[in-house]
Amino acid sequence: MTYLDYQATTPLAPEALAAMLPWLESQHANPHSPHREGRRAKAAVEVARNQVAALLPPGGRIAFTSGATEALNWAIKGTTGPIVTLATEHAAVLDTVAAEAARGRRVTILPVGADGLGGSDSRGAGSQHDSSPLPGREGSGVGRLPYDRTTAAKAGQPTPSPSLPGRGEVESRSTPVDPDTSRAAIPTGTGLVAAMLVNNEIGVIQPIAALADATHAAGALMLCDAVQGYGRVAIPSTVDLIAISAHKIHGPKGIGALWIRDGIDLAPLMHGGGQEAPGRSGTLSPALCVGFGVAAQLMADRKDQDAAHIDRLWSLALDRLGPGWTINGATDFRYHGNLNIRREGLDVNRLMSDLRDIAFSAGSACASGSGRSSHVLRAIGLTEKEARSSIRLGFGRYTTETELRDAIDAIVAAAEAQWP
Ligand SMILES: Cc1ncc(COP(=O)(O)O)c(C=O)c1O
Repeated sequence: MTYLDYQATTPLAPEALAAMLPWLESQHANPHSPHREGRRAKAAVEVARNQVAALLPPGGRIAFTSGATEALNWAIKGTTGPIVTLATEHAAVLDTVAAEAARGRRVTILPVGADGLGGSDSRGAGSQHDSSPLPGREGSGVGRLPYDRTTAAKAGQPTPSPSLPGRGEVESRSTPVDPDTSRAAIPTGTGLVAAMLVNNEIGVIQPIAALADATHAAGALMLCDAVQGYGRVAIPSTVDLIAISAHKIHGPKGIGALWIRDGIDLAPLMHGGGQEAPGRSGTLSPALCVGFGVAAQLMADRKDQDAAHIDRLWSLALDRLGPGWTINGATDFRYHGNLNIRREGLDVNRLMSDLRDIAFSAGSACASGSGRSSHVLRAIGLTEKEARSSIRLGFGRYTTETELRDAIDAIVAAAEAQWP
């Protein structure tokens, strides 16, 4: 089996597993108990907290949660005032803001460009916004997100790599947007702006630093869903709330965290013993915390090595695809471990059943199986047919060049057999 679904989840790092085992086998104290064994467990949790926090900006604290879904729910429901977010966010954001809208909170969903970035020229933006089905949604949603390459680079955002010369056909571009447009997109009085750092479906890197500036100019808080970017792409230090998840960085499933800038008070989501003070209740699992901590430490230790490997895999994949494939979303502002591509007339269901030994995705892990085409692909302006002829290949640290090459060759051969 070749695993090419790294955006859905990543393989557990052996080092994380080894660190977790004692906490599952023999060390069973509650980390919130005051006796010696409890304090020992608590100390392990605190080591993990520091390891996880080391990849986040200074000036805040992290609370462990059951995953990023809980962290995002907490950040959204724990704040007040109108919400602005993007059409390409994860369901954990879009469904949560929909629930808030149903309770009377004002919510605006902004469109993105054809490249998936805020502030881009787009063939899809307007129509997506108009057809956005969010119940109870208010607001005009005018304008697009602020995007300016110079600002992004100055603020420490990743430097864009030039479009790679692979044989995949590239169809994307982005244009800067002036500050007036940004202000129109995020009006004064907004309470919260939520945007993803690296998109889980198409891998594009949003201009979070510029967006945070516009957010603060409007007097709002900036929530960044950094699940796919944490440990890989710099998180601008100006954001106020950050949601992350262990299983996307080779840690265990079932744990994530919310980073909260000092001085921000969030209403609790979970009421109870208040173990993660202030605001989050529930007994922590030392095993999960320790696994998360070691996985975060590895992300830091192996950052350059992993990035170089992933760049090699990306180039190799593009090189072997051959003609007829189009990359969905921007190629320059993009995390290279995510290759979302389409081919005219491709029957993805047939492709998947022809290639059962390759694990890849037809959309997001959450959307696949629902029968609906991806809301992200639709938001960047793809037709229903184009969205349905798209696949997502996700690779990373444990993917070998040989297995990726063989998998791409098999995908190309199976696709060409459908539509030579
Ligand atoms: C961008 C993004 N946000 C949020 C989530 C939810 O994370 P979790 O599985 O930890 O709840 C995911 C997972 O698919 C994701 O990719």
